[in-house]
Amino acid sequence: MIDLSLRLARRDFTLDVALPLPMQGVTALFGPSGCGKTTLLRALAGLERAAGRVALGDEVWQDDAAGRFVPPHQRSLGYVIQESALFPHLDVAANLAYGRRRAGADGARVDLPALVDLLGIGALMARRPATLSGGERQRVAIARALATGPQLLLMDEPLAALDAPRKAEILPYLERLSRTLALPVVYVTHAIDEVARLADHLLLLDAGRVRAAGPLHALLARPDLAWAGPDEAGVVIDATVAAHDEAYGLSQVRFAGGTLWLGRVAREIGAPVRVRVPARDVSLVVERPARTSILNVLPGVVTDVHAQGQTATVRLVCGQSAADTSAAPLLARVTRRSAEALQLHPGQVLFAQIKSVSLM
Ligand SMILES: Nc1ncnc2c1ncn2[C@@H]1O[C@H](COP(=O)(O)OP(=O)(O)OP(=O)(O)O)[C@@H](O)[C@H]1O
Repeated sequence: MIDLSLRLARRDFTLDVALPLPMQGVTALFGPSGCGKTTLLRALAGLERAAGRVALGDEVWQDDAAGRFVPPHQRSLGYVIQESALFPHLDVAANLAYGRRRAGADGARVDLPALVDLLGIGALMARRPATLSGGERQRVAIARALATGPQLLLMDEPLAALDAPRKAEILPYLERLSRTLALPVVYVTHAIDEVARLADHLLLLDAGRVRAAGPLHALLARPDLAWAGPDEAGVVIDATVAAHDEAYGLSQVRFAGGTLWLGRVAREIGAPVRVRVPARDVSLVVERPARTSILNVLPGVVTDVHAQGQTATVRLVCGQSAADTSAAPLLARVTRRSAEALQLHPGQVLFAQIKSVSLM
């Protein structure tokens, strides 16, 4: 457990956060601009002097009550920012070697060739940073941060400076990284697609305070958290590939709530996949539609209706039957008028028509 209790007051802003963060997986720090994400990350690293306590398991980095404050360079952490600085006069190999040397004994633990392989930078070893693309540079920066053998990896919008194609190129590496390495990652981002793809846990900040925190799936399925903007609400679902339909270029995936069709995915039957269902692409019907162009229609039971302004976000659980308790949640975004016309209420049985499902 990462034990965090930090308070920092600025003129118009106060960071006040106290909660445990998990020691495994990727925790995404999410929230509107200026809510304190970078400040929290820097305070965690000791780069910003907040009051309170920071402990990584048994290792106490800050404890004001005991007069303890470990300076940032003595904390075993990697820190990757938007445009990480590499040594321009050193090639990639020498940049990595520097990271490793800096770590001393910790660095000796690191399997550098495995790291190079994981980030796909083997072919870049003799290149100078100025000759690398933005995405390649970030991959090297991540490798260098990890070459120090850190116990915690902090990433502050590592993809924000990249255009969409570069971002798409680097995301699979980050995904592999988070699945392969056994170290906790705290990842600041504005982008819901990065959250949906990479995160295991979510910490939602609002004006310096924790608005919500918990496992990704549960938090994304909360209808009251319209935090990501109305178009960004939606759940992510862990599923496995169940079938391919080559003739129509489709794949079917199975999850706790049933099955879904989506565009052909290049994965074998049985492979685990994470898919995203945006709330705006889910509509609700009271009776099972007899003839519809929508491929995915799932029965579900309403658990929550959260109206705000002219829209309502509806949480429902889908299963093969209404009594199926292992069922998975979905969010649907409908107009408030429709919510009233259909008299949506908890316990109601209906059907979700899902217009789009995308592979993460
Ligand atoms: N060095 C600083 N001096 C004074 N105020 C600062 C400083 N850095 C940030 N702030 C203020 O502290 C608050 C939190 O800023 P912070 O950068 O942590 O937010 P953020 O959530 O990371 O924002 P963004 O998503 O825009 O990067 C903001 O009100 C910001 O204006």
